[in-house]
Amino acid sequence: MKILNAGQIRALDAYTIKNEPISSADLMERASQAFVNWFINCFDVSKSVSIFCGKGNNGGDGLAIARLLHAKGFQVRVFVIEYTDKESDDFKQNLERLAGNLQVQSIYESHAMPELHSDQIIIDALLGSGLSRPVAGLLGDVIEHVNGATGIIISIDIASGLYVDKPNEKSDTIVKPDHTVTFQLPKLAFMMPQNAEFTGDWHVVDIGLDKRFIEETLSPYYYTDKPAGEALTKKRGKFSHKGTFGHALILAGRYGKMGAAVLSSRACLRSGAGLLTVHVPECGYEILQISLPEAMLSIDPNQRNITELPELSSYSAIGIGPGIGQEPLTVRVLDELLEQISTPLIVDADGLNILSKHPDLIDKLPEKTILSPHPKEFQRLAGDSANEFERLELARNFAKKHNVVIILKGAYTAVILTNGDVHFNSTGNAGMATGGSGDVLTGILTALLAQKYTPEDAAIFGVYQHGLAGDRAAERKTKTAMIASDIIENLGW
Ligand SMILES: NC(=O)C1=CN([C@@H]2O[C@H](COP(=O)(O)OP(=O)(O)OC[C@H]3O[C@@H](n4cnc5c(N)ncnc54)[C@H](O)[C@@H]3O)[C@@H](O)[C@H]2O)[C@@H](O)CC1
Ligand SMILES: [K+]
Repeated sequence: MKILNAGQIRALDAYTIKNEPISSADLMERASQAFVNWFINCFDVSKSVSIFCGKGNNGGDGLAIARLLHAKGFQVRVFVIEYTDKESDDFKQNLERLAGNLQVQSIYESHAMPELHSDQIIIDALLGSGLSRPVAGLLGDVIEHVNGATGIIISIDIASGLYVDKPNEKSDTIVKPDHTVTFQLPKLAFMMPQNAEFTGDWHVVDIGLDKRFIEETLSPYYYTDKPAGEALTKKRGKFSHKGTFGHALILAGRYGKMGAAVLSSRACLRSGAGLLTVHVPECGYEILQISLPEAMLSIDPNQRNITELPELSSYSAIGIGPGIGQEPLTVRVLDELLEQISTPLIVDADGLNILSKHPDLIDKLPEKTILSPHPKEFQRLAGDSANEFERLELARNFAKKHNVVIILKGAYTAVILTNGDVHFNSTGNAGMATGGSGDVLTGILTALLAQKYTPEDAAIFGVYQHGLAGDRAAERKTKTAMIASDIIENLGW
């Protein structure tokens, strides 16, 4: 799925109206109907509904939704906020259509707010994608009032006060919904962890905007939903043998951190690599042989740390980083690896910390190396940023400049390709914020590279499958109880 900016969404609306063709009032009706379909799927008519409307098209949606829900038998109260005399045409039209059906209450002043009970559902139709400045005055007071309510809050299209495609100030007044029901496409703002409380659970409803226009509109932002994720799966042919799926090499672990080697290696085997060799310090010999009999070992002469690079010629992809530490001899191994490597590479964890401390090594990274930092590792690697929008830009520039694929880990993990395109992931959950979860991803990615997925596809697909396995693990164990091994046990496609 593509993600468009506010201007592109406006153009998409206009294009659909002109070329379908459909009147803007009918498009609003279709959008409102799509919202109502979602709504009646979730709530029954025993619920009463309070709808707060602004005077633009988002408010128009609110009025149309009020009429449609009333017709379905819901008890509906409608409030129009009188913060301006300017009304959009479709707002006016829907206000007229409401007359006779439902009484509209106007709110003129901050001290005259309606009481909101906890069993009432509040629908936020104050401002949508047309937001152009911070909310203030009466509208701001209404938002504060709504946020103070204990009932369920649902925002139409986007929480009022939240920008579609740029950062808000910390002091901005924004609705904090439990749900956002958004039209046609997810919005960039939803991908930013800083906006979590301003999106709630968000749901995309199809309102029939022009698909070809969406396809042809250039945007660097994509959302890896189920169809996009599944489309990347490579089928295993009937006549394939273990050589077909490559020979992966993972360099991981040191004394006290051998678990990282076990986790990444097991995940690699569970992700379809034909063969796996793990290079570990001597102290890892028994641990690996016993816990992972399917893996072959390359034993470093050093007892505690990785200090020597194994011979590389037989491997089809290499993963380095989990638990390796940053000892000078280990740094030298990474340096030598970068000198010699001619296969796809993924660098994670301590591998990334080494790169941060030795920036000269960044220039040696082979093109399309995958780097998979969590926010702190990325900050060490690329520097500070004022907010998550800025961090994303920093990552896009870094990926383009160094010709690498970056996996910025977090909620909606962003996979950033060498051309600066960003693919936000749809799977995963907060239960995955647990030690070893990143090591698992390294193993998955190494396996995919060994199976000749391109680095771009490996990153997008690997992150997607990692999250999916995490979702299955959470379902079986709960988010609280799940650990990284559960992610591995739930891999499979
Ligand atoms: N255009 C279309 O065809 C469709 C639009 N739809 C709805 O229309 C919304 C966008 O509508 P609009 O473009 O009318 O914009 P909004 O309804 O978001 O905003 C209305 C007006 O408020 C003003 N405004 C902006 N920021 C403000 C602030 N902080 N305080 C006070 N006033 C402010 C702007 O001048 C804007 O025109 C979407 O989010 C969606 O809900 C849907 O009905 C689907 C179809
Ligand atoms: K809204």
